[in-house]
Amino acid sequence: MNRLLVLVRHGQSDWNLKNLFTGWKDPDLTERGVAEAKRAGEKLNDMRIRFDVAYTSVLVRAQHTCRLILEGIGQPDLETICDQALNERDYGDLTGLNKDDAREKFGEEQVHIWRRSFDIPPPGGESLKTTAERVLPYFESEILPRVLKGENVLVAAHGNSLRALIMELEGLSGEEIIARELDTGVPIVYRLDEEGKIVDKEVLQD
Ligand SMILES: O=C(O)[C@@H](CO)OP(=O)(O)O
Repeated sequence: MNRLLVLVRHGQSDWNLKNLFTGWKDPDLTERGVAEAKRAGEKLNDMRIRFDVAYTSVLVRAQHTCRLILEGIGQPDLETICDQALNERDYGDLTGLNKDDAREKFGEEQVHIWRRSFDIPPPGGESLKTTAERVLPYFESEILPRVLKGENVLVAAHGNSLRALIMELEGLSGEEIIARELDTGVPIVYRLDEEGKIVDKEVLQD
């Protein structure tokens, strides 16, 4: 039985390009982001991977990435479930600020704490810990049961909602996961056993 779980961070968005804190704001992909998503589809197609269902957030950049991947593997009409539980972490009051301007205003260290501490939230926003507290129950009740049934599942989401998932899947500590940077548009292919433990993992880097 296959039981593949493929995680992919959306391609470059317009706000990634402009270096802005994005969170729940809803910019679309840039041209480069579109190319990254298409490339992700090509790589999965080269591996002859086909999915039974796809999950994505309610944000355009993740949905667009998902659609381009599904088109690339010849499954444009696949069942696709969009849920807010998979959204990027809410960046609160930092949303829309330029990351370099924020470093100048609040200091390098403070901005790093907001971006990469496990449980210290940015003002008015979510920490990775609170993000995980909404991502993981959704994963466990909706996504994992389908993988365990033997289905191949695609999840196209965001840097921090995927960090929450990877932390759980790979059994990482808060400290370990915050050090993990996810490239845009690079699929991570997990093969899971009947209990949901990882059998192997392949990162489809160029
Ligand atoms: O701006 C954001 O929403 C995220 C992802 O691009 O940024 P960070 O790398 O700080 O988590």
